[in-house]
Amino acid sequence: MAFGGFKVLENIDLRVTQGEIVGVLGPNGAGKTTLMNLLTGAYAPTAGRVHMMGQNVTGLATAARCRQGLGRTHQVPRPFSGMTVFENVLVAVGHGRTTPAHDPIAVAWDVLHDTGLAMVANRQASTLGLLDRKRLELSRVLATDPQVLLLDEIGGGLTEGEGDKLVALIRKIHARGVTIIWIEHIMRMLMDSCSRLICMAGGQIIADGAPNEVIDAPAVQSAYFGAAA
Ligand SMILES: Nc1ncnc2c1ncn2[C@@H]1O[C@H](COP(=O)(O)OP(=O)(O)OP(=O)(O)O)[C@@H](O)[C@H]1O
Repeated sequence: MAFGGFKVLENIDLRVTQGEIVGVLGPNGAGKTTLMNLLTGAYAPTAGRVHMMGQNVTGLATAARCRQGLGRTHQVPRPFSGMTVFENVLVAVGHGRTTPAHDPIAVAWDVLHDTGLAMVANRQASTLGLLDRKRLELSRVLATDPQVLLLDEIGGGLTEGEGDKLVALIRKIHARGVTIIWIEHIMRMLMDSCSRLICMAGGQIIADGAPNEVIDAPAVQSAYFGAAA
């Protein structure tokens, strides 16, 4: 992937198996968000292909990938701030599902009970605290019934206790069989949740494997923690 003549990602060969929860870490500018944008279709790759559930989706726009079961949360939650929490989720139920919901209102309530937001369903989204804004971001994605979920630094800015609650929710979603690719700077969250870690640096994947092995790899220590390799 290049922007003008500037190569941002090179030789990325990443296969994620259905049901995995894969953490992606790496220093600022490593190319993590660019990778996510390629997976969602926000960017078209300069070269290479993206496959999802056996299908080549490289030419598909973001909305079409969403309807095929790909969900994504953003680093900065983007609710419709003038709408209530419930309305935000209801809008998502109506867009982006592979199969339209028979009863969108019931689906929206199910999602809100699931994510712990039912009690604040009638609050305007702009009045929510940070943890609830992140829960709402997750709720809006869950409303589209994703099979693959991409999380872009969803853990930032939370207290440790809030972070634990968010991790518990993400683990619950994963336990239902949703495949998750999770970019995160907060290592503890990834170590608590992921079966596999990938470390990126300089636009490449420099380590991929069991979390403890990846963290201990000399190349990761050097690129991410600044240790001498
Ligand atoms: N639209 C763009 N045009 C030009 N350069 C870009 C664009 N998007 C990203 N880049 C560059 O690509 C590189 C990788 O950026 P990216 O945002 O993917 O890194 P990251 O690993 O997600 O970093 P961070 O952890 O800070 O979010 C950076 O050098 C960035 O400046």
